[in-house]
Amino acid sequence: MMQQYLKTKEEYKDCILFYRLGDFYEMFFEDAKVASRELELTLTGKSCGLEERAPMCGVPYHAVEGYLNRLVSRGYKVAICEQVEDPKEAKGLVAREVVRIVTPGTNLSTADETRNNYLMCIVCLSDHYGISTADITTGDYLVTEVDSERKLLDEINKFAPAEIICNEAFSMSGVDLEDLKFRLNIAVYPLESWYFDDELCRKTLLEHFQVASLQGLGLTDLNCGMIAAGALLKYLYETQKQPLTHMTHLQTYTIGKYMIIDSSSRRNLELTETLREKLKRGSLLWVLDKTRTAMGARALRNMVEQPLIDRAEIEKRHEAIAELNDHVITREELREYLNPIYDLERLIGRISYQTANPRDLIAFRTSLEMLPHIHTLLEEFSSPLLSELREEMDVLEDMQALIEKSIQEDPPISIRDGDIIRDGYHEDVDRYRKAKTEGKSWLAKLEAEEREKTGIKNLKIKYNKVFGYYLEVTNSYKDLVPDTWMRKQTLTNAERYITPELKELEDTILGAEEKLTALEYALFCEIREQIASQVLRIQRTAKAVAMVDVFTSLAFVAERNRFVRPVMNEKGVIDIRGGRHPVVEQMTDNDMFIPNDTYLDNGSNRISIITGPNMAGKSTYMRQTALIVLMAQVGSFVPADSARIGIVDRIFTRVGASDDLASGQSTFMVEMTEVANILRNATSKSLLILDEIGRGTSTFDGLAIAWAVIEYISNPKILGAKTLFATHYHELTELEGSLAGVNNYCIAVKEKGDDIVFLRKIIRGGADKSYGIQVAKLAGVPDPVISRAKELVEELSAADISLKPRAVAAEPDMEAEQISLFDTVKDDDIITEIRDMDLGNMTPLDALNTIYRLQNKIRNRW
Ligand SMILES: Nc1ncnc2c1ncn2[C@@H]1O[C@H](COP(=O)(O)OP(=O)(O)OP(=O)(O)O)[C@@H](O)[C@H]1O
Repeated sequence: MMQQYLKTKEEYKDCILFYRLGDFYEMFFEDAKVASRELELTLTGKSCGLEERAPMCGVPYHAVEGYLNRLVSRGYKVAICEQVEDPKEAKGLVAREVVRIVTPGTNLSTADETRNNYLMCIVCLSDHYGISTADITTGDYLVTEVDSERKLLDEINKFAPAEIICNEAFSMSGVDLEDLKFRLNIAVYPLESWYFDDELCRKTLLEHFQVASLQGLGLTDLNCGMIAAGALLKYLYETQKQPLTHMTHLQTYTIGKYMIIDSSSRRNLELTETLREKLKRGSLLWVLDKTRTAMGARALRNMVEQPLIDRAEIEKRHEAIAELNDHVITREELREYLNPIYDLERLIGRISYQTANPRDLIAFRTSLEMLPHIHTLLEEFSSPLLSELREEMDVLEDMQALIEKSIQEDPPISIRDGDIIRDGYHEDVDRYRKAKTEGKSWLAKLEAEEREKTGIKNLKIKYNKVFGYYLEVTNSYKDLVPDTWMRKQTLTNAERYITPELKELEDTILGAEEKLTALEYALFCEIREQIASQVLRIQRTAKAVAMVDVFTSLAFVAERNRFVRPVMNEKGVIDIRGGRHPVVEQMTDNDMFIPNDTYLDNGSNRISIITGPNMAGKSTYMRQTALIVLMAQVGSFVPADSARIGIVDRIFTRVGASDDLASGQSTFMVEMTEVANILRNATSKSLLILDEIGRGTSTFDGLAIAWAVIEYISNPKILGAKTLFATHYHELTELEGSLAGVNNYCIAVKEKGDDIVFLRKIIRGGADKSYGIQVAKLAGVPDPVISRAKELVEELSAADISLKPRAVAAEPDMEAEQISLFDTVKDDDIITEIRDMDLGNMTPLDALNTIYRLQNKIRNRW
């Protein structure tokens, strides 16, 4: 046995081998040491012909799921080695085979069913990346190509896969693998190069989809993508050892279809989880997700992760929600019918995988029962999206009828112990079942008949292990025994006989149980296969049901939270009246959230500089604007009195200062890297949310950087993106009037003696004070510190250090401009150097660095 073990282990060196021994999966040697440590199992030993006993530990087979999940979630791969023949029938050692390799991205039983468990394959060829993503629990399978590392990282962040498989070139690229592993908890496995062989990938895809050319799969122009999709499929075949019949469709997509949100903006905006605790509660998804099914929850999460940029598509979604809210009663009826629907996508996955049990089929059937109702209710709607969903939906009556007539109402989980098939479905099942239960009365009947026929008054049918059933006749009646009876045994005072009839009855009774369970198992598998053959119809219906769930949920949330339908435009005007933060308003007691307006356009209202004391609500206001735009583009209604939303191509946020100790960067470095990323990648159609840029360094440097950044963004020839910029540097309010498109706003507060009252209302104009000391007092900082701070503020205010904005005309020309940034500085050499600076020709980061260097020079001299 140990030899068999070692041979198998040799083939699966990179896996922990779960080796089936009776009712346990055992691990040996190094695997045992790792597993005992990770799973807190007792390490024992087994003599194995070597000098030392082999370290060994094991887990019971019926509880294997939990142990598997723990190992896999920690990035291990586990190979499951099963006994593939009945130990009773085995001659010698029981044959064993690895039947599946479980990896983080191919785990079939993940804990959170409201999110997909993605496996991503990345192929890096020169400066191109092919990305293929699949969820084997649902059969989702996608492919795309991108041309930069940043876009690749955006895709990784969007899907947040559990596992990435990649070619060597990717693991050697500049992507920070440690960050993927530790921050995003993604297992990264580079694969051997043969996986990425063009021809192999092509063949794998063509064979799987049974098509003659890649054209049919939409892969003609995606060579890199084709390799990623092919390698991913090959990897799935290698690990799942399955025909993967539920992977029926490869969806190609282009990232240009969706709004780009980089990873830090995703985190900052708390789209699907909160920044600190990583909880769904407190995120945008938490507010929006009132779906009734796991499929709907997953679909909604995917939508929130990928807002659209096509106006027609966005408006189609809005129209569906509007129509659902015009028919509230029907909408609620739909939600009622959605409620009992199980996870059809994962059920059909299990059915195709042949791991579905009888109870899964019952769950499947009860779900299907809801479909005709949903289909009928959808007839009330005429909006294009809801009509399409109705058409996509197949009520699957044949599947429902098949399970209804074949599977018992309350079957066991096990498929090997019988009691699965309904009476009347199969003649033999009925016969065996009858034999099992009615065997005794049949024997009694036969006994009575024979007694009657022969006249042997004390005739008895008895049973023993050697002869089975027999007829026993005492010596006194021996003469009445018919010739046809066969004598089996002679006792002192009795004879034992058998008859063909009795033997047949015996066969029926004794074989019934065994035959019944075997037949029930075979029939169950047959029914399961019959359903699996309809995987396409079922998957399409499941997707439609998921979307009905998503839109009824969005409509319900819109109504309950008083959201309005946004009016979309492509002119770049964002005009929100009475906007609210969708999450903060839920957390604020007694409807005390104060609504605020936002107006941004591509002309004179491009940049809002927002000042106001700490705690006033600046961050909330800016995030609310970003979230309202994002929600509108997801297709949802928005928290406002009215909203006109100019579609944006990207949202960038730079919010607060967060340490990134994991990657070994300082707070300020992280901040500047993010600023650099924004300035390089934003376009005039982007929305930027910049909160306290420059806070992480000295006041003077920080102010200078913030100032230069605003100058850069405001220039329509360079960037001209719509921006909300919150700051405590009141000096920046001087930019209004001198830089085109820049306006000052502040969040109002009322002074009450030494204290302040937050009004949370945004108004035109700049704040003149920061009230930092009042807020510190509110927070309970001791009095002596507060009064000393007040003294110091007065001293510092006396030393006036001011910057002057660059004189920028309405249409500024960066190259021709004269720099007047620091004309309060009297040192001529520095002024000359500044004048000679050619900011227009520098990259943003170089410009910042140059400014930074000059700042130091000035500061040192002062
Ligand atoms: N419009 C509003 N209505 C009611 N409460 C609000 C509103 N805006 C913000 N708040 C509350 O005020 C708190 C502080 O808001 P926020 O963090 O946005 O302030 P801030 O001005 O960004 O502060 P800081 O400058 O210290 O970062 C929030 O936690 C929220 O509960």
